[in-house]
Amino acid sequence: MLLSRRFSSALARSAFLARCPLPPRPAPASRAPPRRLMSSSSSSSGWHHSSRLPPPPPPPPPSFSDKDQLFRGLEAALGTTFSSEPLAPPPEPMILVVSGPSGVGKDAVIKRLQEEREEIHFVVTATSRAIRPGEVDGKDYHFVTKEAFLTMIEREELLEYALVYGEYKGIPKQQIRDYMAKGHDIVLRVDIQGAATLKEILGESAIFIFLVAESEEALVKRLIHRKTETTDMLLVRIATAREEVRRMKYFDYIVVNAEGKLEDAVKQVESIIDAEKAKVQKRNVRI
Ligand SMILES: Nc1ncnc2c1ncn2[C@@H]1O[C@H](COP(=O)(O)OP(=O)(O)OP(=O)(O)O)[C@@H](O)[C@H]1O
Ligand SMILES: Nc1nc2c(ncn2[C@@H]2O[C@H](COP(=O)(O)O)[C@@H](O)[C@H]2O)c(=O)[nH]1
Repeated sequence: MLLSRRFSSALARSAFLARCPLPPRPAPASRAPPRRLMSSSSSSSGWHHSSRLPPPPPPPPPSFSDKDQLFRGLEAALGTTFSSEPLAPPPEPMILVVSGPSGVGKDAVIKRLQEEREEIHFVVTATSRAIRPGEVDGKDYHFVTKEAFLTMIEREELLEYALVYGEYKGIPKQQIRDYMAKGHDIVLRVDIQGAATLKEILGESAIFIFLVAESEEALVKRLIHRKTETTDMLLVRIATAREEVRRMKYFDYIVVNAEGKLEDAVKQVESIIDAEKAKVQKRNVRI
């Protein structure tokens, strides 16, 4: 039974080949003369060739029509057409948590990242803090009253929230769901305590990046240069930063945002995203 099936499929194949012959094989290269081996007495290590023969020339590349014919011939021989559907599954949307001390450049890195990668959605968090000159409501934060923020907490609308330097900050859940449903990758920007809370909630399903300056000195200069803090507030942020850098080890990645090297930091974050997208064991996000 098995034999007769093999025979009939071989018959079918030969019938096909008669109708649609495969392109002729290139003529074999002229046979190389047998290689002579050195005697062991003439060589300390043994098996060496006495003369180095040049490798046979590669077969000439088939012409376009040959390739096309070969392709169709292979399809017919296999009895199926070759699909042009992508072989790799489409990448799942991911959540990236960018954290680090105040003034390290989280906002600056994320802004450049968004310019480079349109598919990334930066989640605009809600805050009870007063708007600063130059900030835009709905772009930098959703600026809300303390009462409105407390209502959001009560209604469980926030994935994470915290009191940061005396003001409420929190991540609206719905924004993440809406954008992930549209296939966007998500970037969350939080302080270190926020990253710790998110690690508890999201676990291994998100990627945690700790952004750090090249030195404490550089970080302090950057904060001073931004001119957004009073001296008292600067002292609080610097003292907090000293504690925060100790938490670096709990993150998945550390990215150094060195003075004048913003582009390098952005590129590194992009490489992390690309590597994570190429992982076989994907992070499965459920919020
Ligand atoms: N690589 C860099 N080199 C020089 N200046 C930088 C670099 N990255 C960011 N900055 C500047 O440092 C200052 C702080 O950056 P940014 O506001 O993005 O920090 P942040 O981490 O978001 O701070 P916060 O947590 O307080 O919101 C800004 O003036 C920004 O333009
Ligand atoms: N835990 C959270 N931290 C947040 C959130 N949104 C922003 N932040 C962080 O707050 C500090 C201070 O910000 P600033 O704008 O007042 O200077 C900074 O580190 C932000 O990353 C949040 O939703 N949760």
